[in-house]
Amino acid sequence: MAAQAQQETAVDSVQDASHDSVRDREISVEQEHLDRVYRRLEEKIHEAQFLMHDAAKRGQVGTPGALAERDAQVFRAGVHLSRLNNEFEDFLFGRIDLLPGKDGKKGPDGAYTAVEPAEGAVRPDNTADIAETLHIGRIGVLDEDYAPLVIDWRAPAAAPFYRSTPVDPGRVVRRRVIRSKGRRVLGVEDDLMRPELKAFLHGRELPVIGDGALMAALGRARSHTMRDIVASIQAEQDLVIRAPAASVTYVEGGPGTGKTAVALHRAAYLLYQDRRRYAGGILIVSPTPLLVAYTEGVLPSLGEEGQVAIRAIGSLVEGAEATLYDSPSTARAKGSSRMLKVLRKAARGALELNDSPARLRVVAFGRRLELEAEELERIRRNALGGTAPVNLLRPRARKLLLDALWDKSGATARHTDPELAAELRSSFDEDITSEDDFLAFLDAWWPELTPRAVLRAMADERRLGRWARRVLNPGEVRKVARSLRRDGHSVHDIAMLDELQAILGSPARPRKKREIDPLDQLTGLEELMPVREESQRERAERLAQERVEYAHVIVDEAQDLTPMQWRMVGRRGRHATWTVVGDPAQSSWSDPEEAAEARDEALGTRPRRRFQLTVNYRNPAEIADLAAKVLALAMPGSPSPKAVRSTGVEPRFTTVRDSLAGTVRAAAARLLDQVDGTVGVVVAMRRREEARRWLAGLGDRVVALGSLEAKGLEYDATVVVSPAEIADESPAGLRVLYVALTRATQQLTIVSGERDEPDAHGVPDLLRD
Ligand SMILES: Nc1ncnc2c1ncn2[C@@H]1O[C@H](COP(=O)(O)OP(=O)(O)OP(=O)(O)O)[C@@H](O)[C@H]1O
Repeated sequence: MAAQAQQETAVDSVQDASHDSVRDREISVEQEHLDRVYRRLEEKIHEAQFLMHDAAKRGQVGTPGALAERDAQVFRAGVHLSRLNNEFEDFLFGRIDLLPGKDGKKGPDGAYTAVEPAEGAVRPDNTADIAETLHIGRIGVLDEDYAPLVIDWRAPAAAPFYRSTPVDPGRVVRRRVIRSKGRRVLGVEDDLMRPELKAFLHGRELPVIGDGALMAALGRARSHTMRDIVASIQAEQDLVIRAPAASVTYVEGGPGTGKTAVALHRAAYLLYQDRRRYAGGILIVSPTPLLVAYTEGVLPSLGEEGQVAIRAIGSLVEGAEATLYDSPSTARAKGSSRMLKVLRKAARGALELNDSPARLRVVAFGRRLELEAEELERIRRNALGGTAPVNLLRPRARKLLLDALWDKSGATARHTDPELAAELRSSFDEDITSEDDFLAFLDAWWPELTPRAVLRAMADERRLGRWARRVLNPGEVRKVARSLRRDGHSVHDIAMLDELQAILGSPARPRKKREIDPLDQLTGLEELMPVREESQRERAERLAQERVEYAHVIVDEAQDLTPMQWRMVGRRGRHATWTVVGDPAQSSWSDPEEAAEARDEALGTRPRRRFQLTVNYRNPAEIADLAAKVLALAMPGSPSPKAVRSTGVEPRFTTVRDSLAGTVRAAAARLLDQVDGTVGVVVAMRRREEARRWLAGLGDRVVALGSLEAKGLEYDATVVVSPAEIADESPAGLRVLYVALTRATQQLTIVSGERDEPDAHGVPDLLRD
């Protein structure tokens, strides 16, 4: 028996050794290719440097077309250079081995265009020859004969790398993911798209290494920043990423289906596909600054910097930043479309608040003229008629004042000749408007209002009560007014500020210069320097400040936008195409129907293309199954996405022993021991400060989060503290709990609190069948 075991071990190790040598050989094959790519890039860089020198020597000689072409070459070579100098971890990451194509034609990037294999590509004995091998990378590189050495992942020829599946393989026989760092290939992982086939490349059977790239990527430890998924985008995701940008692309999918990842890759794809069109900028709206920080490295890793502004919903208004939270009931009042009516009233009402003089006294044509309070009131009401922006009505109000004074002056009757009368009137107006007293009166009586001033005015409960009569109930008025007395703003205040800006309007001021697309202004490699020196964040900041509207708007976690927030985001994309990604089951907004109405208004009548993502790449089945129980309570009948892997590790249930703090700390410490990456501790919003203290000293792999802050984030392991407390915190509490339960990629511990009713195994009532 022992001898047989020994023999088997020996056979295994021989197989392992031979497997290892195949692996090594395959790695060296890819290494050779990568070396060739780098040699070619170095040549291009030398060429670029030569071109630059030459161009400088010759000055502006040549036809405009030739000069433009030279500049474009220099620019592209420079882009390659600066990207390569950035040392992408895996510049070259993929390869596909293809059967001959049906039509045998090559596309503009040198790759065959046909998706389907040619007749007879597979012989009756299920053998075939590989006709073509394509390497896929973050940017495209051609050899000296213009044959592709690397194809840009966004090029049409790269699509089969993502689209091919064993069910619908097209021409792809083997898909390989290549792992490299700098100039060294570290490993390869293969997926066979046609496992039934014996395929030959240069007369040798195609070897297959590893268990597939997706599983390798999913199993990796998580850090505090998101990674791109460019090497393992799945077919259903690729359809969304490459969907034509006409009108609205609408994507729904459960937790972990890759919505955020897909949205970010789509931004990179759109820029690649039509850079000029998107020179108008792409705005990505994210629910929290935490999610912005988590995702903002993805686009630079895909070779895209600038042009894309990733902003939290609380940072969309220049000069204001959301730092405070509102209670669920206050948030409901502030975010609802009812608030629009209140703001319209407040903007007009705020005009009366200044200490404007009760009467206007001026001297014109040597006579004293006066308008009394009542007349002034009537004029103001008159001027405010309609819905035009309040700040833009000042000239109208001024004109009405002058009309009233003119009537009082009795000068109307003096001249019947219309020309003379007009002349007289104009000198009358001039007389008055040059008077300092009149100007001072106008400033006090019709000041230029700022959104902040109106919001401050709304902090007075009695006043707000007047403006919100029959719109908000007295309880809501009290809460909203009280919340506006705090120092700072909440996300809901930011949307109110933006709405007020639209209601008030800005009097015309000189415009800032438009953003310039570097491709429009090529003069040589020097042009790249300013582009490169500005970081993604700085550029995004600048774009956000300069831009009011964008060419494409991507809304992440769209289910969470309130009606007022939809209005704010809608104003930034009035002429844009849109990508909207979300999951109704994760909505923390109490009235999803009202929000859907506002969303439809923001998106207008543009046609929509809908996509559904169905596979959960984040949670193992053990965690997804537990979360599905809450989904069934939160949204009965709603399908939960299918988990793509299972770890065999069931969620753990713990009840409080000595103290909640001690129990949570112990659970977090235990998980820190068990996983290599991050641990998130999710608590009800009101506990987030104390939870930070519970974890003090455990290191920076662990973070405490309020339930609403956990949106979109993920950790290797999570501790969810008191499901009932999270669920009871707001009308959308069960959906918020569903979000909390779906953040972990490996392990989940549930700690029951006072409000939970755990059974003998510690499973709280909300998580039982
Ligand atoms: N094709 C893929 N290859 C590798 N990893 C993937 C793939 N698709 C998604 N993932 C990973 O799955 C995780 C979840 O992705 P993402 O955060 O985009 O999902 P989501 O749908 O936005 O989730 P949620 O709705 O919970 O915020 C991420 O770690 C992402 O990198």
